[in-house]
Amino acid sequence: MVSLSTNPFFSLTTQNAASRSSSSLYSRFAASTKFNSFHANNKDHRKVVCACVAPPTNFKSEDSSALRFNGSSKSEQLSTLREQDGDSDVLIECRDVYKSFGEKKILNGVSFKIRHGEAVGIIGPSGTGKSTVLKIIAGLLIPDKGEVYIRGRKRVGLVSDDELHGLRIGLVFQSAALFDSLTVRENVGFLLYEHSSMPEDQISEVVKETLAAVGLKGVENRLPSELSGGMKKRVALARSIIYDNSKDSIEPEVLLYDEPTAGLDPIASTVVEDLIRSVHIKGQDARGKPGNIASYVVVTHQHSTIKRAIDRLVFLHKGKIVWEGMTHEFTTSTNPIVQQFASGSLEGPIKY
Ligand SMILES: Nc1ncnc2c1ncn2[C@@H]1O[C@H](COP(=O)(O)OP(=O)(O)OP(=O)(O)O)[C@@H](O)[C@H]1O
Repeated sequence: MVSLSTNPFFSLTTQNAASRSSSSLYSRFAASTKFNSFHANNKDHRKVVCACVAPPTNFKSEDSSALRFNGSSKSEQLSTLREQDGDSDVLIECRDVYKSFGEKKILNGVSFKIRHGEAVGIIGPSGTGKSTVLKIIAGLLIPDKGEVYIRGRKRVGLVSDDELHGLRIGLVFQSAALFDSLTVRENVGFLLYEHSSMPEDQISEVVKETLAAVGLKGVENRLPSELSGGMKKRVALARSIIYDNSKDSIEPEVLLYDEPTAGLDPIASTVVEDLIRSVHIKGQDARGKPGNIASYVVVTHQHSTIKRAIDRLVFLHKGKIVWEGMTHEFTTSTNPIVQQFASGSLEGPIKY
């Protein structure tokens, strides 16, 4: 389970944000959160390609240090381009990744690839490290051992987008904490208010359309505290998929979703699952525009989400990938771990 809360994707130009008027959302938000200290540490105002916004609450020091890592020198972040035959479409690769928290070994040699155009699910028992994998991919956590390659370049920490081979990665966290002091409109439109030249009335319109796409109407002026848990989740999702047609530099290319449908009713789950599909480059987004997300990764326990929103699955168990297959193979697999998980049986190799 992730410790951070839902965030907007934030391909962040601190310079842009800082150069806005003092009444900007950024200023209002930063003034009241730990986010401020993060920016204070980023005096070079470099643009972050692979970034996730830490929420104003439960922002843990470990995550904070990972974000601060972004301020380190470029040479520390990227190493030599690794050539690999037949892997030209690989956007993200985890290679033999290890991660422990104190004495607790969580990841124990995780290796897998995400290719361009893929819709990948990470599944596995609770506490097995799925969210940890997402955070490592996003650069919020640094592996103890092993490597993460982004478009063939080894990454340590976050990637700056002045690197040609960078990849904009958005992360939608499991729990839907929004910026409490901002309205739904401001939360969803955060990126556009801060980074685009779109006039306010147009942003409002886009926010409205995007909210309608996740099944929410008439909530623009509400504060997050006035919404149900499921509504907050959908607002957070809207925030992660909103974009400015005239400027694609703020859009993510890969989206990572951590349990996007947990706690939603079945119909709301379907809305979210279809939305996740629709922003994929193969389809059309909920506003009828061509999808712009090259690939996405979903951590989920929900069967409906696996069936509806995912093409390929990787199964994480005891810190390793123990099975990979297409979604339709999940229920017919002869792997006893997968069989037990798919059936929910108490008998089998997975013990609680
Ligand atoms: N920052 C952290 N500090 C200490 N322990 C952590 C931290 N983050 C995760 N863990 C621990 O690592 C283990 C894996 O957590 P993680 O959230 O990645 O699991 P998960 O597979 O996503 O679980 P779930 O399916 O329940 O959401 C858990 O035991 C968790 O308590």
